[in-house]
Amino acid sequence: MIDVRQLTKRYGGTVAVDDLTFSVRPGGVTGFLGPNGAGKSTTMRMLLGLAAPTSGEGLVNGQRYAALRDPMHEVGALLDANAVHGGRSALDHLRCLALTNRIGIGRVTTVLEQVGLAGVARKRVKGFSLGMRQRLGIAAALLGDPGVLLFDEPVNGLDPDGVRWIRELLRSLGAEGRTVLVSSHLMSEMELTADRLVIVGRGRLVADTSVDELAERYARGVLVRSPRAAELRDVLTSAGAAVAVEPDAGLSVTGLDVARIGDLAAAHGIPVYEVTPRRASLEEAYMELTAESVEFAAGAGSAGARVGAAAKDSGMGTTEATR
Ligand SMILES: Nc1ncnc2c1ncn2[C@@H]1O[C@H](COP(=O)(O)OP(=O)(O)OP(=O)(O)O)[C@@H](O)[C@H]1O
Repeated sequence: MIDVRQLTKRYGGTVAVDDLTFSVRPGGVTGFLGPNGAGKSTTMRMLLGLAAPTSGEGLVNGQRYAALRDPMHEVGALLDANAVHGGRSALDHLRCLALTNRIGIGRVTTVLEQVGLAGVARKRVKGFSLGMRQRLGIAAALLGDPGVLLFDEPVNGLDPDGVRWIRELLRSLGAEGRTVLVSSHLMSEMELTADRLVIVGRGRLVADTSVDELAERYARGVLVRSPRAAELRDVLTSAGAAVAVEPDAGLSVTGLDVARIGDLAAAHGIPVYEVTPRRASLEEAYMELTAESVEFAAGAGSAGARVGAAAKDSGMGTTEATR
């Protein structure tokens, strides 16, 4: 369980995290989503005792990180895959962590196998690709078999195989009942990985929701096709719907759900070839939700330009992913 309570972090004049409150429960994957500079890494660093909050607190299993008796047994994290001594082998790196954290040495072999590095365990890390380093960082996070896991942008820079591997691993860790928080600035990635979303913009909470609720909230009516479209349009309009005729003669219906549309068509003996609820893409929902912070930031100088550019990046990412 992760509890972030009224957490604030200032760096001089910059408010990196601004009165942020949310909880992450065990089971499933929670995406921690926001444009670059939104405060995700800073929040994670505070949860891990690597940065001191200006005010508020971040708790893991009800305690501040510094108060955890055996931190690696409670929380594992991947923040920076390159933060490993290049001269050491993967095996030595993990053994060293195990020895200094009261973790049975047998776990080293287990996690090396789990992340697919058993075959290169004795190779020096400086020869590792980014993907291999990410795997090693994940092995270190899993070493103490913790119930809480934090991953900061784990798919950044990975090839499609690596991205898929991490996605599946995160989902399986969540399915085992662990608390998994994974940050990203790409909704397209979180859409495939997370069940819940905590969305932040400029350090503030923008949304704390399930993926399904978000899709529901941004539903865009129902597409209906019928060979007697004009008749059906009149029926639906009389029942209180707003109906727009699309260029291909489909009806775009809002104000009635799929069941009611089907019932009305049946009651009037009108054949229907298609009734499809339309969801806005989650990327659209995300862009809408973060638009305020981006717009607000756009006039505010260099920080704003950064946030705006990040939002644009994430849109491009989705376009690629949905093609
Ligand atoms: N050590 C620091 N000193 C000064 N400013 C910092 C420091 N760490 C973060 N910041 C600032 O705090 C804000 C939030 O940064 P943070 O890295 O937490 O965002 P993020 O959402 O993780 O972004 P990204 O996706 O780029 O990693 C940014 O404006 C950043 O420049």
